[in-house]
Amino acid sequence: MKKNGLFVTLEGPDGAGKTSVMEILAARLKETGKPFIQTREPGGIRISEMIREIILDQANTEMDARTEALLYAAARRQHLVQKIVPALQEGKIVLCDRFIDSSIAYQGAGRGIGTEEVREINRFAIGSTMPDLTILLDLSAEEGLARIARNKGREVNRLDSESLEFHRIVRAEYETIAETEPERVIRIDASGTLEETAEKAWASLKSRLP
Ligand SMILES: Nc1ncnc2c1ncn2[C@@H]1O[C@H](COP(=O)(O)OP(=O)(O)O)[C@@H](O)[C@H]1O
Ligand SMILES: Cc1cn([C@H]2C[C@H](O)[C@@H](COP(=O)(O)OP(=O)(O)O)O2)c(=O)[nH]c1=O
Repeated sequence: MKKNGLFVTLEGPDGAGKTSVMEILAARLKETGKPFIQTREPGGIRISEMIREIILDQANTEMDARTEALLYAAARRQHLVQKIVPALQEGKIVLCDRFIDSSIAYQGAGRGIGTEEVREINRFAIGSTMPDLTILLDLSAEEGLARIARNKGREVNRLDSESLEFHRIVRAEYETIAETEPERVIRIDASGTLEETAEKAWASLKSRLP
């Protein structure tokens, strides 16, 4: 599939600051006048937002780990086909909060399904459309969960409620991904202020802009 745009994803543990950094990156991009869209996973479009409701609902305690992985992959497929690919074909920059690496880290490692198996089902879902740049906001599981706890207004979902150990495994897998794919994945220390983190994220995005 031919694409002209730039596909950028933000990754990292819960509470690392992805949503906050994304807003700052979007404001900076707006100043450049380059066309871009902002989106998120799971969700981004109607069908995928419906799947999101099912996955993250605190009431769905009986959900099997592979069912969860397949639902994330299904939501990703629809989002990709309906929103990401058309934007890339129009030459736009796509800023996406989470993508395939979240599934590798949370379902593959965190849930213990196995990273290769989760990669397989995601290959089926996304084909060859991998991000051009992934900004990994690196933060300890403890600090990420503490930030979420401090933010009382934020809804706590089924994955936020997982144990500290689960979130430690997720973070470690993100580190492995960053080490394995240094060209695509830029790791940023997210333990400083939001402004500091956003500045580093902007520097890596700016260097890749068309
Ligand atoms: N660098 C930072 N230092 C302290 N708190 C932060 C920082 N970045 C974000 N926050 C706060 O932490 C919480 C989680 O941030 P958010 O952007 O929603 O993270 P994510 O999307 O990665 O879960 C929010 O309350 C946000 O205001
Ligand atoms: C996209 C994706 C998200 N997730 C999880 C991570 C988050 O806990 C949750 C998404 O909820 P969200 O509210 O978007 O979390 P955050 O603000 O921390 O990004 O879904 C997976 O487990 N696998 C995936 O493939």
